[in-house]
Amino acid sequence: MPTNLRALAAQCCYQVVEQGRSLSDVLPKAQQQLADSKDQALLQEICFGVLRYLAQLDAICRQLMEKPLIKQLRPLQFLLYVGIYQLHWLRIPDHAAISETVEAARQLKGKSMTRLINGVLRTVQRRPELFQFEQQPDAVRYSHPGWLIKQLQQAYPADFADILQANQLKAPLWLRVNLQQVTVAGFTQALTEADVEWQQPLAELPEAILLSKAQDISSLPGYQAGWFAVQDAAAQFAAHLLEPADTHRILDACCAPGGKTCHLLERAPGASVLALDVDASRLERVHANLDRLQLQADVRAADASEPDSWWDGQLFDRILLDAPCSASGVIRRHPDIRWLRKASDIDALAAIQQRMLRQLWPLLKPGGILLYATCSVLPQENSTQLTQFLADTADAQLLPIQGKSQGWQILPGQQQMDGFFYAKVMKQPLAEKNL
Ligand SMILES: C[S@@+](CC[C@H](N)C(=O)[O-])C[C@H]1O[C@@H](n2cnc3c(N)ncnc32)[C@H](O)[C@@H]1O
Repeated sequence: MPTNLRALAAQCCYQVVEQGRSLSDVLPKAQQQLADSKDQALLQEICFGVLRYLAQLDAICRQLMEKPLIKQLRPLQFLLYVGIYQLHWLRIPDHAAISETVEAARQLKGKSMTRLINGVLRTVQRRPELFQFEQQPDAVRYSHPGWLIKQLQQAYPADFADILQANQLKAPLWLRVNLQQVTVAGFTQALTEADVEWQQPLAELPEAILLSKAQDISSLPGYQAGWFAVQDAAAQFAAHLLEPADTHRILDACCAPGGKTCHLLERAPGASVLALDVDASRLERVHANLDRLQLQADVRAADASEPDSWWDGQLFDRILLDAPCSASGVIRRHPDIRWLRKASDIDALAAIQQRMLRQLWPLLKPGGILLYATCSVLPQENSTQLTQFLADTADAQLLPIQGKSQGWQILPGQQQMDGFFYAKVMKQPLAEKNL
């Protein structure tokens, strides 16, 4: 791997787009090669930016080059995107952006391409009109794949452009106060004393604190003592909607990295929580979060859709099914998602989600609540799932959330939150069922 920051950025983006690897997999490895934390942050900023504006960067290159670079030189194509992104979107002096990018080409074994790269970047510098995208096809204008734009347009004819634009913005930093360790007033006072600007914008989520600026969270007051966790406000609704109590036996069927497991325990520390995830490697983070926040759960690697392999036969009062999904509601946090997902993935995910709902339903006590959650904005993963499930599950009753009777869809950017979907389903109590 190269050690030049621009070369690393080009490699990371190339690995995401051309090799289908997740940015959260490749970026930390690349960051480890940079000693300075400012460089690590800049690398992230460039990778996020290139993946956000990929279709626009590509459209510019198409105008300036006769044809894209051949397969062996593809990382250099991404280096061009890195260079153009810096020139237009970052406050790095043009001469530095260009010379660093040309130097990066040498590291990527593209010495013969340095003239071309230099030429393209200097042309971009002189032609600001290249960044006018309003008249371009939607896939370029919004920098999302066509299939996703089409699905969003069908689902949200009036709002789809707002959703696509919200996906292009940087996500804010939300914290969740751990009420087992500190009060909201105590934590926010400590933030103020540390000169950290904060807001508490959602009356229904008093422990959700929005910071005005991105921060190194490990340097915030009370990090080691477990006073808070990072969690988007949309995700913080889960532990409220599920109404956990100390007496409850709760199943968190897809728990990793443990954000909602911890929040459930913060709200009901006496509850007995079984937290499953099929990916054993992701459970390390669940344990780490529970330890830091000083909480306890029974954490196990298991396939939630196959209860025969892990269930002890005792019914649960509450089930959280935070299902694997397209993550189309959190594109602003993970700009690579739009390029990694394919239209065909949605059918496969929907089948898994439906199977999980049906397999877990018998494990719920009569009178108990199952909360179905996804960080998706696609109806196929959300309202359609519920409609199918309710159609042939006689003892399932959908409870309204925030006045919505068909599940609650939060759109990205709404009240500064991620896109999320919740449906709260109650199993009819036995007495009513027998009437
Ligand atoms: C949306 S994430 C869960 C986020 C988590 N609830 C939180 O708040 O931190 C979905 C999780 O489902 C897990 N998963 C996927 N298929 C599963 C299955 N069949 N059984 C259990 N977990 C599964 C994935 O490994 C992933 O960690």
